[in-house]
Amino acid sequence: MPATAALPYPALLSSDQVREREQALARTLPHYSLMARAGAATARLALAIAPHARHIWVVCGAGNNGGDGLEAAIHLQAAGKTVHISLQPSAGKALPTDAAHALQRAQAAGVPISDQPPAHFDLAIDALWGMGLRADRSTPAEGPVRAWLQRLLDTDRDVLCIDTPSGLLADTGAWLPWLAPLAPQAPRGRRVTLSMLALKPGLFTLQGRDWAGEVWLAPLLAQNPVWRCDQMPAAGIDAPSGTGQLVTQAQTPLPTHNSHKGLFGDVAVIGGQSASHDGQGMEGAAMLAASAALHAGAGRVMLHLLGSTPASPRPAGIAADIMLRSLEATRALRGSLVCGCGGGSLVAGVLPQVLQHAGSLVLDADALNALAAQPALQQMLQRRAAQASSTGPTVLTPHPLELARLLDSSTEQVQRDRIGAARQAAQQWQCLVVLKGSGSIVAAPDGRYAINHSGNARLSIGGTGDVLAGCIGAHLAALPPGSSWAEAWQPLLNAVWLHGHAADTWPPARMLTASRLARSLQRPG
Ligand SMILES: NC(=O)C1=CN([C@@H]2O[C@H](COP(=O)(O)OP(=O)(O)OC[C@H]3O[C@@H](n4cnc5c(N)ncnc54)[C@H](O)[C@@H]3O)[C@@H](O)[C@H]2O)[C@@H](O)CC1
Ligand SMILES: Nc1ncnc2c1ncn2[C@@H]1O[C@H](COP(=O)(O)OP(=O)(O)O)[C@@H](O)[C@H]1O
Repeated sequence: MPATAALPYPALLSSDQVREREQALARTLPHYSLMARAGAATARLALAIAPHARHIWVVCGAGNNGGDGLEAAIHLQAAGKTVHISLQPSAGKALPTDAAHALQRAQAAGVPISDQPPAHFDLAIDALWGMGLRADRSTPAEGPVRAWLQRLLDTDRDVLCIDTPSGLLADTGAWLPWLAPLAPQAPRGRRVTLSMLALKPGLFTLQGRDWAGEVWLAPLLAQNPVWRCDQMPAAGIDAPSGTGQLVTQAQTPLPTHNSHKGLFGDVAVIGGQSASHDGQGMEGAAMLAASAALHAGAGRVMLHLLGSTPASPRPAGIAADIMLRSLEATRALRGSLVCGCGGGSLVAGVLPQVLQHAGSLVLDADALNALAAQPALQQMLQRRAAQASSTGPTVLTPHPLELARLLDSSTEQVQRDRIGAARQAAQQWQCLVVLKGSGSIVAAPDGRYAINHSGNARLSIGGTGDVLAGCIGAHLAALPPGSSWAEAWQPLLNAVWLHGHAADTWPPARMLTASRLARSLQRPG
């Protein structure tokens, strides 16, 4: 396996894939090289992120993650820091060979090792458990290890995690079950994680975003560079097939000068059940999606409010650029269709037609709930996928509860393995799936997946999902009729990333609302 190869994006490797990579690399290198590089890279990053830290607490486990910590401790002491190691007892088992070697080196260098953590530290290095953490061996830690873990979770000091925050599962971003209740909602201090060899998906979704904090990669190459995950060079590490992708930017071609509105495609939004139907007006959701489509670059935007008639008054607040249209008129459109935002109970009635005739299709909110409730609609969705060359790609945009309904599962189960759940749905329905939340997962029918790196908790308010649906509609609108899901993949990633990016670049003093978010979206390119 070559040490480097051009990669258009930062790859995400499962723990099994990382282990294969480690073994392949280790076979080509002298003994102890990888741990020596891991420890040196950790020490270098520690000095860079906390240059003024004087007292450093290094918490080491009884595996190779601990070995990396021991090696880092040696470098930090040599750099003039006061270093204090706490080492997990190995419960009668021998340490792995490299970790045992690291321990000998630390002892020879005279780095103090004790069960008692220091009374004070400026920086902690979390080297307790990394990728070797097994979810199926979930017995609560006891004694000093439990106390160290709790201190790492509660501290307001900087924490540099080697490979993963201890207790966080590298493949899912979930805590070990017994640890979950002990972890505060969010860390009190700054967290930085240095991922070894490759980026792991669990650092970027569910609990990963908060607890891994700023993620860096040490690919453990000869020059031993470290890269921040959103600033990786184009030539990164080689990636086996079936790897995930971290989306850290949009990849959009520049629009040609000789453009016209027809090039950008049309978006029709169907949803927003009117209050006259059952007293519950939900027009706002569809209006948000339409506004997002408009601002994200659709050539023209049409809106059909469910339950409305040509005689219905135009609801206040709909931008003049948006055309109110009958359901039939939306059928004539060449572009994409966004269906379900605020769709209420009426959306189920229009779905058969929509599934049959729409080109690129985005199904959100009540459209997903209707699908989950009606097997006949699910069969139509499957038929649509089989005939995609005469229609177009379908994108489902569930939040965890909507996906749980679709999979006949529970929110907890979906969240326990967000990537697995999104991939399962993509495969089952032969659709593209965007599982929303902290670290949205985008999955395709062939098993590929991506995690979006943009976005933040300011998006956790009503209506931002409607904005996302409209934004995706705009990005898919220019696809030719009959496009495959593979052709929709990159425009979809762009839409998801730009939606989050709008929140990341939001002026701090200005309240983010869904309607403002929709208006802040920009045409790609
Ligand atoms: N695998 C790699 O790619 C490389 C590994 N390195 C380091 O080695 C680490 C992997 O090393 P290991 O495979 O030895 O694993 P770890 O050191 O991550 O974990 C092994 C330790 O965790 C304990 N453990 C596992 N599951 C547990 C659970 N549920 N509750 C409590 N204790 C549990 C084990 O008993 C063992 O003591 C990586 O995270 C990285 O830091 C680096 O040295 C360089 C290359
Ligand atoms: N903590 C977070 N970090 C990143 N994105 C988030 C976070 N919370 C919510 N979002 C995003 O905000 C949007 C919310 O969508 P959704 O739950 O459907 O809301 P609504 O139905 O009210 O529009 C999604 O795009 C989701 O990914």
